[in-house]
Amino acid sequence: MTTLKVIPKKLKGTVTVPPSKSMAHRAVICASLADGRSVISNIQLSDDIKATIEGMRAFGAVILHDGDTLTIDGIGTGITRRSQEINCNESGSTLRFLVPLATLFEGETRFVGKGKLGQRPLEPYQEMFENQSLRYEPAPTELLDLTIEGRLKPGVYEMAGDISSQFITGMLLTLPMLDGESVIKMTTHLESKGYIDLTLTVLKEFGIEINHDKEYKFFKIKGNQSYQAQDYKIEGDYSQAAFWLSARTLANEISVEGLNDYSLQGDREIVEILEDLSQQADERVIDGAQVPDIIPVVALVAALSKGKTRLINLDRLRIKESDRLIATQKELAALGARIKVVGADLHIEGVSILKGGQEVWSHKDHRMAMMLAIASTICQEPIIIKDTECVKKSYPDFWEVFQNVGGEIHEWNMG
Ligand SMILES: O=C(O)C1=C[C@@H](OP(=O)(O)O)[C@@H](O)[C@H](O)C1
Ligand SMILES: C=C(OP(=O)(O)O)C(=O)O
Repeated sequence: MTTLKVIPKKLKGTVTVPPSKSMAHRAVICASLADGRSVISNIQLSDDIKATIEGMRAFGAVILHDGDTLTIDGIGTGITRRSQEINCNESGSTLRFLVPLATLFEGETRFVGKGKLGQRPLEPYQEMFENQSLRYEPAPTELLDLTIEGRLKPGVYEMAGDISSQFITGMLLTLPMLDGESVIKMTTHLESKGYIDLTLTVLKEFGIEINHDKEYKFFKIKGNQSYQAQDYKIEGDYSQAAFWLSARTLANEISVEGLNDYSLQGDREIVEILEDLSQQADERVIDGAQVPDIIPVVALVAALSKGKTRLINLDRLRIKESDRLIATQKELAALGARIKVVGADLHIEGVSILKGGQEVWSHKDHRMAMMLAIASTICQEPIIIKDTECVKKSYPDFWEVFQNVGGEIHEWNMG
């Protein structure tokens, strides 16, 4: 466990944002399933991306890493690989994308992981496996340990869209490889829709065709499709840019490079949200249903914006790496913000400065750790952040970049 003392400092400089984790997961998977060689550039080996790479290697892809590039010799259609174990670490995306994909292979697949991953929902898959009488065996432990076996059949899949869009992505990646047409029918409205857009664009790049209606109520997926090898450059990550863009809104002189202005990433909404928070208003409402990952840092900016802000529809924040609804409220309140949880919403009343001078906790959640680092820049007194190494999940050099733009951190011995 690493604890850092962070001295309040104004940040100044240019940050080149890391590559999009969401797009990297998808590109690595698509390239690994293709026939032939793909080169994926602008890759950063966060723990989550490492887990997906290891998973696809276990399925038989040959993946070589050199600098920020991966050369991937895909598995293609001759898929016959036998039993494997995949360590998802703490990556929900890896787990939920690779569970249905594993059914394309012979033999059993055991998924293991750490942290809260074993407690995050998987029921939609459990139900699906049970309906098709496939093996689905979770070990009786809090940590993820799930063994599955059997082949999913093409057909009609009824799926909820308000638990996690990652289940829909997992199925969109898998169903094209089955030997018949499938349909996904949504049984609820779709949340985190932007992530489905990312899946559909990356699938298209790799030659996979999916038809859907305008409202994303159903997806029609032809079977017997094959992934085409592709050279693909990962674009900058708006979810990570959100920390630096928020730092700028909080009067740090930060400029951000490496973003695609036309990106389909849902978290591009951070740009509009920050504009909204910079305007004078007595009361504003921001809906978090489509953009759960940026909410902790949005809450920070709201806590320092004049007037009242209600962040609404945050139920799914509870099932991330930590309960981000409670964690955000608790840690920001400790620093001096006026923030409370009301049902699945956060009610925030702006203050002009945070007092700091407190020990706070990342809850072992990378997005909480990074939000607290940015919070320190607006505190009157140093803060102590516990469990800071969790940034490795998505942004391994975050603390280095933080120091490069003037952040001052010291390792802290809790004694
Ligand atoms: O598909 C993806 O890449 C992701 C989907 C989102 O999850 P939900 O769909 O569960 O909200 C998001 O929170 C996660 O960090 C990445
Ligand atoms: C929730 C996240 O990722 P995942 O669901 O892939 O673990 C995240 O990166 O904030």
